[in-house]
Amino acid sequence: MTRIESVSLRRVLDSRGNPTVEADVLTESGGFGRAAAPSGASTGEYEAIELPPKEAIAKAREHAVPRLVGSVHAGNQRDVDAALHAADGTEDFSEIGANSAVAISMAASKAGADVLGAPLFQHLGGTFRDADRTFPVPLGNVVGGGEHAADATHIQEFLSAPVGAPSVAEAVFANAEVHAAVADILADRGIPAAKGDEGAWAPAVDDSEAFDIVEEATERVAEAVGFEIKFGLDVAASELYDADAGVYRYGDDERTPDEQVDYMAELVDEYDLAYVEDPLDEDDYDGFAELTERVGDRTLICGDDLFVTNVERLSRGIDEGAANSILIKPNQIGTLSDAFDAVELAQRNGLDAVVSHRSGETEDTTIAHLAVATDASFIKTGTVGGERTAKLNELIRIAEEAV
Ligand SMILES: O=C(O)[C@@H](CO)OP(=O)(O)O
Ligand SMILES: [Mg+2]
Repeated sequence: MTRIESVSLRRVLDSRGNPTVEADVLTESGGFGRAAAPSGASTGEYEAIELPPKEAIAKAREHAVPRLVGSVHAGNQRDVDAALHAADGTEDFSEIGANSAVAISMAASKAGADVLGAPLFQHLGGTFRDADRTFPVPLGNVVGGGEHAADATHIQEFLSAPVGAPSVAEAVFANAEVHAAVADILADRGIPAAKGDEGAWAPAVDDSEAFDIVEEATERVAEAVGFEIKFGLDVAASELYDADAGVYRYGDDERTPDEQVDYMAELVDEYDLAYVEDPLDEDDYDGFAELTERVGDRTLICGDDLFVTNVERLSRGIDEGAANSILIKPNQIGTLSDAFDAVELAQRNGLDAVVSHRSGETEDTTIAHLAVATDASFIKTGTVGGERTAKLNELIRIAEEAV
């Protein structure tokens, strides 16, 4: 019933104004799914390969579409994703492009859900998934720089984490209030700020001042809403690391890898950080392990560029104790099945899963469903801006089972 009848691919715009791949999957029984690939700016070296959209579409039409149409059932995600792998034939989707692969994979999942008449989170997570009982806490990017904004902070993202929120809706609104409080504090201090790629404020301040501002903003909003709001970071340290010199560069300041571990551990204690993503370079499993050993009992040390949603890199990380959580980005690995495998391996080994957007996004809401389906602890998907609120508002609907 869910056999795929057609797959259409086109270029659409992402939030940075770049073209990206969108896929429509139609089943023989009339089920329909549409999804679009996001795109990173601070991409990990070991991510699956994103091809220029025109090329990705041409290659997918040539190799993947004929394998899917008339033979694979959209409701069977493993078969869809196996066909994509077979069509590509490489380890990193460099033949058809991870952007084509992930768009088709996600669109097929939606077509499968549509045939069942089930919400996507339930199709992906199983019928016993109860979106009301536990929900992923949204990490809201409120101040940032790095690769997402020029002349702003060195640390890429300062993330509001409303860990005490009683509902997903209240968590989403709290993050928006923190975003607004940051604007007020910046205005009070006479600091102008544009927004970065993900909608976070991107003021030209030192990282130390950004800590001060975000701490004040989260405390202010926590007091007003009456529940705990912590904050966290995506350091995106691979972008700061100068491998030739063997140092992390924060503008004119530099830190050796040992000093970087100390600095991160100090920040965790000074600001009671809930979450630290990519505190070290993507090749530094040892540094990750040392930091996790030191502070992993009181914060999440999350591997993004370190793991790139890849079970092989994650297995090594688990063996070496390199982190206690993994960032899950379907386009880093190319299919939903691969992303699920990474979540399962992580959770079986006691690591938390954190589902994430990319800095270049579309209105696609798949990751909101993925986060609920996998029982992820957190979802990182911005705070404001249409491509971010698309996911946040979908989370609110999911919690109400109004999808
Ligand atoms: O580093 C990250 O976690 C992401 C999303 O915030 O950024 P990008 O998509 O640019 O890799
Ligand atoms: Mg990251």
